Amino acid sequence: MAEYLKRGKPAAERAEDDARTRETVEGLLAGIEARGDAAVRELSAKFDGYEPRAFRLTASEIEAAMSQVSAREMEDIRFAQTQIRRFAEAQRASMTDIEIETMPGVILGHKNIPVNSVGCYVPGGKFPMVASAHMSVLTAKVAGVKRIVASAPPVNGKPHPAIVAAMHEGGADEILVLGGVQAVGAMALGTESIRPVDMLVGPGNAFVAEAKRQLFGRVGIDLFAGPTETCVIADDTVDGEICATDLLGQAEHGYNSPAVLITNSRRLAEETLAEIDRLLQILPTAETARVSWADYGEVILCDGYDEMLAVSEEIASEHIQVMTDRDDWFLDNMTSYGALFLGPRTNVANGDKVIGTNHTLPTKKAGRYTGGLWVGKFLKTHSYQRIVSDEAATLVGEYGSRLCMLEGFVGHAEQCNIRVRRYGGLNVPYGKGAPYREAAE
Ligand SMILES: NC(=O)c1ccc[n+]([C@@H]2O[C@H](COP(=O)([O-])OP(=O)(O)OC[C@H]3O[C@@H](n4cnc5c(N)ncnc54)[C@H](O)[C@@H]3O)[C@@H](O)[C@H]2O)c1
Ligand SMILES: [Zn+2]
Repeated sequence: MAEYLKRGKPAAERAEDDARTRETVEGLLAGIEARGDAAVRELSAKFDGYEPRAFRLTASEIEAAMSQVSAREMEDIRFAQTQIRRFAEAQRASMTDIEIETMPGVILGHKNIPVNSVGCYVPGGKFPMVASAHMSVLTAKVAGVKRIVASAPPVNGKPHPAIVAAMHEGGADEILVLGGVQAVGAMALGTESIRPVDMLVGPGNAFVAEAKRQLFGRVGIDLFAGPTETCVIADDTVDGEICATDLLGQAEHGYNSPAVLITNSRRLAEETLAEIDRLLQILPTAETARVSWADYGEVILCDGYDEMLAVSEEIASEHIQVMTDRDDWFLDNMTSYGALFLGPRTNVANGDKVIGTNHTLPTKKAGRYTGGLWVGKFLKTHSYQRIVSDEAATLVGEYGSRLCMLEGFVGHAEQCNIRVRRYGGLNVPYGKGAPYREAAE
């Protein structure tokens, strides 16, 4: 049985937090739906102290923001975008349109069609998340989305230059300076000044993730990508300093970022706990990391690798870093997670910022049913069919007619029968829906 050397808040308290968030978001979205721009403006003033002339940046405002980005920063942004584009293009190439003849004269196919317009949310409440612009905007571009709207909150009362640069370089067609529920609400529902999109993507805090969830159905969403979670699976091959660094590295995202160590080593568990206390004294962002660690941090000591696997499958964390003597065994056997980071040389921060995989990943156990954002999320797979011979029209029509009648669908059966009459030369009386071989005899 796994032993908890440290536990986070009980599940009931986490559920209460979620219920409060749900209620807040419902109210805010209702306001945006009823009052459009006026509500958006009020929320922007209330939450971000920002009331510009317009939320959409003009070409010259984009240029002005970009001129504040240094050459070094620009080169770093381009380096990251190159890696992300490279991986996204390879993933795009793995998705092919198909067309096959399933039986003589019957042709079935599918086409991958990009969503026409998307709204990419780029978080910026606590940290200006420049990287989220690459992850959503650039990936949508690779997918072939025609209209890409990108939105990030103001940082210190104005558009954040590097975020604007990353959005623009990534291929955004419209850039909005709007945060939180007002951003995703306006993009999904549309206002007098903001044309609605077909789909929302991108990560965000609990309010943003919940707003996307509530808007799902009105528009598409990529996935439930809320406050960052991290999990480290480690054994005696590593030390407490590296585990503590990796846990706090992601706990700093906000006040509600779970960080969990799963290990079979009591020595490592105790060393990591001690290192976390030490690092929290010196990490400049300890203010939030400390709260996340106190409320959501866990250290779970397991009996062996099988139990470590079982516990991590249950948690289904957004990021899982594996540093053991059998990393490939975890890769082979794990099924529920956002993304895996294998071996001590890599880490979640690389994945967040630069390495090329997408950092928008499922949280709150959504890894049970979806992976993260990727080029495929922007593509809709649509089927089509065609019958090219009279024989096939007759044969499929006969089966079709009987199967329609099995369910009592006479009108459906007629769709088949009319073709059997025309293309098979069989006389099937209208509205009988009878198997026509007999009907024809
Ligand atoms: N799952 C993922 O893939 C992933 C990736 C990157 C980041 N993240 C997460 O994104 C989040 C970014 O959060 P953030 O807060 O820094 O920025 P954010 O941009 O997501 O949210 C900022 C907005 O939150 C709104 N807000 C703040 N307080 C509010 C309140 N009380 N009620 C209603 N709205 C309120 C404001 O409108 C503000 O504009 C972090 O939690 C981070 O962990 C997740
Ligand atoms: Zn992160």
